Amino acid sequence: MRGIWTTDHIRQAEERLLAVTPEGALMRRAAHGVSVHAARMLAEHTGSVSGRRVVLLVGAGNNGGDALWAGAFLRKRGAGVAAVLLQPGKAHPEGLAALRRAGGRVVPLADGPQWIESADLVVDGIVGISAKGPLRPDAAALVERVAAPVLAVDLPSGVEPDSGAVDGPAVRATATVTFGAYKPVHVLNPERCGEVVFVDIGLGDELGEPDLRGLDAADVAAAWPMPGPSDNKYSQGVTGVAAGSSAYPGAAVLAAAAAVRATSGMVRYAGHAADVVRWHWPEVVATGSIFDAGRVQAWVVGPGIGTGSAGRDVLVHALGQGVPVCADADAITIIAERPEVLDARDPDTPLLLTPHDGEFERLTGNAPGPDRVGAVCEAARRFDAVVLLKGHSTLVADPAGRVLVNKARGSWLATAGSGDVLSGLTGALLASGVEPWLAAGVAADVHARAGELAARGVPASASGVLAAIPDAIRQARSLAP
Ligand SMILES: NC(=O)C1=CN([C@@H]2O[C@H](COP(=O)(O)OP(=O)(O)OC[C@H]3O[C@@H](n4cnc5c(N)ncnc54)[C@H](OP(=O)(O)O)[C@@H]3O)[C@@H](O)[C@H]2O)[C@@H](O)CC1
Ligand SMILES: [K+]
Repeated sequence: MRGIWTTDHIRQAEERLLAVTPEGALMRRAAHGVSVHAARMLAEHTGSVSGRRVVLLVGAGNNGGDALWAGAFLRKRGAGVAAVLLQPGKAHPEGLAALRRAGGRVVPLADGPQWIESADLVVDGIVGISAKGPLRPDAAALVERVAAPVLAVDLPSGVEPDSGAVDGPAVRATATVTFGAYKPVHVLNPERCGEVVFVDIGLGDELGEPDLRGLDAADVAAAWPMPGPSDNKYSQGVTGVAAGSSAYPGAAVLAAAAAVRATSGMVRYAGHAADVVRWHWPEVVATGSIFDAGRVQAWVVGPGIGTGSAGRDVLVHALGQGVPVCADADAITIIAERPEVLDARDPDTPLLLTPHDGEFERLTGNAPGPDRVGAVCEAARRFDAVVLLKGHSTLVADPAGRVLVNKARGSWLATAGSGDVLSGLTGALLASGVEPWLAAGVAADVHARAGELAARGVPASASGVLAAIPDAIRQARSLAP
């Protein structure tokens, strides 16, 4: 798993490392990494480094210092480098001296726009992990003029480092070089960061437990259930799906089919869409009511069941079976309206809630807001459940405060029925015995991969996402070392 640390923890780790590192060494290491990637970008975009024009946007702190040192290194490779200082009195003195020694120039703020307009590459050293709020007007006016590729130092300025939130003008980077660790902004706002390039500055041993985690293909491949030589249809876990209705059978078909595609364990369907499900997916054992469905190892409850008393009875029954329950869609609305339904749950029975923003607001009384990580952790504690908050980057929190962030792979999953597919995938993983936090994370990962594979650059439907599940699982397995 990939660790992600908040800026407080990064700062503490940096302080410990600084105490045992020669003065300035850390910044030069970081800046060297920036210059290497800047040279690579110049070569890619223009065919050369020497003779190309690099403009540095330099703020008041060490982030600007990194940019100035990187500019000095780029000068040595023959690039022309001009620095625009946003707060000349506060620019990093050693960095400034290094740039000047290397033959770089400092241009007045008023001339910034014309330099930016003729740049081959812009380096954003406006602000790093001490950032608060959006770009200030001077910086915003300069950033507005940028047409060249932008390399952000540590993070795109103007984007909130710990939440990825954007509340005004902010840099949109082509690539971002991060030092020593991934920070929340890199996974919560990947569109603003562009390609994220990791530069090791030796922080590793100082970092401690990560605040958030991201899954690699290897984690997904290791967690995904695969049949072994002694397995049969029951031993791999039976997934129960209570979804859809006779008027709206689509949710039932999509959720049950996703479970079928996810594992070779058995899938039972219970509900008024039994005939339609059976017709589309003959391998599903379908029955008209959850009350006469056989044993399952996990229930998926909610998509399309309605929010009336019939839906409520279905949810209460599933919660009382002593097996993990993934509650989605209408089940979340039922819980929001009548929290007492959760009394049917044995406290040891894992519960997984998978709201989108609207359902989250219904459930908790508040929209997730800009601090999505804080919001999802609070909900997980309050409901003593694993909560998967859908969004561009999907978050999964458990009551103990562990948080997984699932990297967005475009917006292909913003389509009707896509959530039903995710709940079916999640249910199948729960049924096979994967712990709920990880089950939700790996299901979201494969769901996102399937969305990307189904779309291949053009909009995809939920049925397309469903069809791409086997290839998505293959992809994760093939990328695992
Ligand atoms: N520590 C280390 O060893 C290493 C650190 N490294 C680097 O240092 C960076 C952190 O540097 P840092 O702490 O000096 O602050 P930094 O982010 O440059 O901000 C400076 C000042 O900007 C201001 N400001 C705030 N918000 C703003 C906004 N929205 N728009 C505009 N300005 C804004 C605010 O000052 P104010 O104007 O409010 O007084 C703030 O104090 C880190 O990201 C990495 O790049 C690497 O070299 C590796 C070694
Ligand atoms: K920056």
